[in-house]
Amino acid sequence: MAAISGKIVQNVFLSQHCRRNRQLDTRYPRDYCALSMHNAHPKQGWKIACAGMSAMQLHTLAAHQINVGNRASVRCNAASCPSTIPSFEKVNFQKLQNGSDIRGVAVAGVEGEPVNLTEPVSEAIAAAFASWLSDRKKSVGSKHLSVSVGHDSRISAKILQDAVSRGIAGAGLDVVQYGLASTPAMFNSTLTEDEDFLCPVDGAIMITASHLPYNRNGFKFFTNAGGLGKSDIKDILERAANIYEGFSVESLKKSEEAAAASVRKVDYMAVYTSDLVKAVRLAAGNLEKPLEGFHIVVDAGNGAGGFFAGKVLEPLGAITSGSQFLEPDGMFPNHIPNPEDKTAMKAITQAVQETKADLGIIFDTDVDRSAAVDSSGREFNRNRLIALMSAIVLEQHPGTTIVTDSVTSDGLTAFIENKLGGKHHRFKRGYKNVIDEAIRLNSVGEESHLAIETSGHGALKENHWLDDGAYLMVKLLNKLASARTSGSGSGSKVLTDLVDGLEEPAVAVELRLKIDQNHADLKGISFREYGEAVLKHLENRTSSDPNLQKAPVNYEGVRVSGYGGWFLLRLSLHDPVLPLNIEAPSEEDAVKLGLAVLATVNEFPALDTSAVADFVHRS
Ligand SMILES: O=P(O)(O)OC[C@H]1O[C@H](O)[C@H](O)[C@@H](O)[C@@H]1O
Repeated sequence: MAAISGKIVQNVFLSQHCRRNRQLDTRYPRDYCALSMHNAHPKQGWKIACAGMSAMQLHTLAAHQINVGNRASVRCNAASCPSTIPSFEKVNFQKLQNGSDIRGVAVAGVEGEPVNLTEPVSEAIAAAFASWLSDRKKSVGSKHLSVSVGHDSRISAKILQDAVSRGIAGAGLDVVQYGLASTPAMFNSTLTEDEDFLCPVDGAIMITASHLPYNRNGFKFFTNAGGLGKSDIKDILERAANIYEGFSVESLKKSEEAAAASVRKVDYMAVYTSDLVKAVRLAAGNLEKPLEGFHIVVDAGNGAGGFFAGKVLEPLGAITSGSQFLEPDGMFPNHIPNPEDKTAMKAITQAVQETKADLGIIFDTDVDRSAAVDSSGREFNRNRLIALMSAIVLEQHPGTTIVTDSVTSDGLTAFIENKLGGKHHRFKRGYKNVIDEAIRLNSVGEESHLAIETSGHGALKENHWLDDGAYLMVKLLNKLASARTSGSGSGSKVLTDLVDGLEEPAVAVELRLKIDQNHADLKGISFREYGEAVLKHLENRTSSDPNLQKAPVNYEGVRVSGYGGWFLLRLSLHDPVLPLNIEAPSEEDAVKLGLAVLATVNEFPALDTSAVADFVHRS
């Protein structure tokens, strides 16, 4: 395709979005224009998302300017500016698959990360989802289908929202835009029965790249049966590639017109948040303000979760002063919105301690993950959050099976099985994997009510297996409220007491070993096959070491016990990486486990083993 200089497109982009945001966007603290100035700061080296824009987009942008009467001019100051309509750049759609999500680079400016989630690519993907959905719903009846579209706080959100809306409308489906939303709310919109809010919708798209850096973005898709799986995403990307091939100026113009005629906007987050409020009130015996007097601080990390303070906690009577980073800001200037991240957890812990709050709550960017902090500053994330949620769920459902990801600790198993009387089913990494496994267990007669990951993803049977960080926190709030009502406790100590007896290792680390995909040692095989070979070799090696015992039941990678602790080496779900988790009662024991792994992985030259080497030598 004829490349267009980023400079020209930048002119168009900036002129459009500075104007557009001034007119329409009141929800963001800074508009794109301000962001572009902000980000032009040399420290960040940020450039606007234009490098990936094709000349076709420039054409449509220019056309759009004429339509809306924008006076800003489109200057053609590059020798390569085409006079004819060019074709689109070739795109490898399958590369955008990230397990059961789609993820890509939407903003240019980061070295080595070219934009691959452009507007036309997004439009094609949305049209492909519409086609996939129409095929699925054919058997159900002839009702006109509708799709809800929401997004997190990323700087590319609005542009992609519009592209996605064009894709859906162009395919003949109705589009309902929610604006800033959470991922679980999007799924919920396929279940809500409320005509005033145009619900239930037949499908939902969340525009998010979760906790990834500001330049990324992506899509998650839902129907009332839950989130789409890997094979559905593969199917959608195949359809998208074909749709993209067939794009023409006329078809793009048509979809733009269809979107202009059919897009509707509703404040669905009002419905979702009032459902959360109702859930806490109900659990507290229909008390209007069951959290009256509790001081709870929220850290939304400038993602989409800021609503939780004003729209959930305050109506329930809680004081939320000292809450932080509630305003959406897609540059994430304070910390990464990720409850697994140490800096993020430090920030919420500090806020709890400084304000002497009863509880702290933190979310990831799109609110499908969460963690908490008690009044003493003790973190409820990773294994401790799972222990806490297990205690709450097992009180309601004695003996039930708790499904978790593969990197959970031995201490957690002992806690769930010996202290709580439940069953711990340690499965694979990946929120979709644990949820699907819990659903499968129920279908074969093994009762399970909770599927949860150390990452902070968690879903309950009572909540339609909806992967919802906010709902996990609602369960904690219910516990706080009911303990006070019953007189069994009046602060977050009631939560702290629930995890009493959970054994925690002195050392717990995750080291990530990269596979160099271009290394000659791969000899033409994929990084996955190479990773599998490493794992096989490690398994053989450890089986002949009398100090190490292979885990009797294991669903992912190589998990081995020894020296009072354990390690797990597995393939990352998405990246050319082998994550290594080690937990041990002392540094010395952790180093012994690290050395056992290092001896094997060092035999694979394409593997970057420096993280393990550093760990064993530093400790
Ligand atoms: O396999 P990894 O690279 O550690 O990534 C695993 C993680 O990937 C994504 O972030 C998923 O949303 C998580 O559910 C999963 O735990």
